[in-house]
Amino acid sequence: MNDTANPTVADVRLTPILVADPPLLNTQGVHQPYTPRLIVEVVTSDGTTGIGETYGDAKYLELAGPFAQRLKGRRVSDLNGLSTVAEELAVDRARISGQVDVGGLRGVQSADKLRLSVLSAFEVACLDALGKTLGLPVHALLGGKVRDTVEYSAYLFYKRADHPEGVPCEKDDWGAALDPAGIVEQARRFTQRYGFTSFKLKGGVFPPDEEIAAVRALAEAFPGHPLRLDPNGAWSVPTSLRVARELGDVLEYLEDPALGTAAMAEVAAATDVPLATNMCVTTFAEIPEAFAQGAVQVVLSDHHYWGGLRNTQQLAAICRTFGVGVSMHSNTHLGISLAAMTHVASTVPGLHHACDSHYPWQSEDVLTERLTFEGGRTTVSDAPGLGVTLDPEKLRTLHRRWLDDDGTLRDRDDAAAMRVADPDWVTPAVPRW
Ligand SMILES: O=C([O-])C(=O)C[C@H](O)[C@@H](O)C(=O)[O-]
Ligand SMILES: [Mg+2]
Repeated sequence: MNDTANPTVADVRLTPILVADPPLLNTQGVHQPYTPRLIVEVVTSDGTTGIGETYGDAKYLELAGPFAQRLKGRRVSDLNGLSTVAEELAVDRARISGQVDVGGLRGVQSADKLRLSVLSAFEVACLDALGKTLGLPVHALLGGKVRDTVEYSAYLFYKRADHPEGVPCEKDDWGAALDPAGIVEQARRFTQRYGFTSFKLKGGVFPPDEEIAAVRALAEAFPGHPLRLDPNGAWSVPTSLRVARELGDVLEYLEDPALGTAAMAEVAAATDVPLATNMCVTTFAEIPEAFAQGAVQVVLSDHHYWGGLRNTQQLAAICRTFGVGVSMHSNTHLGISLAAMTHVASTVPGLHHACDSHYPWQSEDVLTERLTFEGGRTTVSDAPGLGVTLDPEKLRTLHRRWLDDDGTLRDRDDAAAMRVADPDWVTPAVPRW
């Protein structure tokens, strides 16, 4: 095949950035005013640039540099070869021994998960470049879309009005949400602005009775709409079962009520409420035990830590085989990742649940045009590649913020962010309730 149809990687640009994030609460603490992301640009021998995005904390940047070096000269189409590149990367043991990711929000940290999270940005960038070269959208490279739009849910958070006084930040216009009325108001804004019809509440912040009351209030305000509650493993098995009993009539699923496969299996055995996870099944190796024990009924894939869009399709096929549902998890992310999620989601048959996305919380982006939600849905682009365009000026501005940071914000740490306003805060032991 000639070089024009099958170009090689001529150059790779890695740009760490800091992106504004509102004071969203979770069981670990609160979001920092700025969160790190990494933008990857793969430039091909035919002069095309493909873009990808992933986590930007130091442990990812450490691997992204050597990954980029090894990519040069390889065929952009050699997506299977990316795993070989990743396997060659040495992971500092200190990054993984006894570690959990973001205080546990994304499950156990492993060398493989770190490598895959880095790989995913390169895979997306290569797919974007290849699609542009061939004049095909990414979904076509993945075998073709089975739907024209992808549904997302409103991702509701308990939230403070502002970051602590005196801390540099970008103001947001969402206001505070610290009780059931505040959560319902936030949900109304989500529907007005984006048309979402299903709602997920990030729990594990307040004692379970307060969160049960918030979900009840949502059920009253939005009768019949799918509702989910996700305390990130903060509850004991008995507490999880009590919440399941009290909210069973209105929940679409309960997400990671208790920590780990064994506890989830105990909960699942004693309730009819389906359990979803992005914490106890986060790698292929965790699937056999969790599925054998019936611990989860829905796996929330995240193409970043599952290792890209094609691995997400493989995960979906495994879930389908075992009669387990699949949908998508999200962290703070920008439009490149939303575009990537939308392309892969469009190719997955039987996507029964609306996907999560933090995107509405991000007032900043590195794209020339923001992606939009209409009726809670994003349209799958048929333009070549991902169908989005990087804005170099916006990228430079967010990179400048990263350069100017003294290192405090370059690693996401929700507990440290909480201590700014509450110096006595320590990451709560689990189960918290
Ligand atoms: O369990 C989840 O859905 C997440 O961990 C998503 C995010 O990490 C969320 O909890 C956050 O950013 O606070
Ligand atoms: Mg979750």
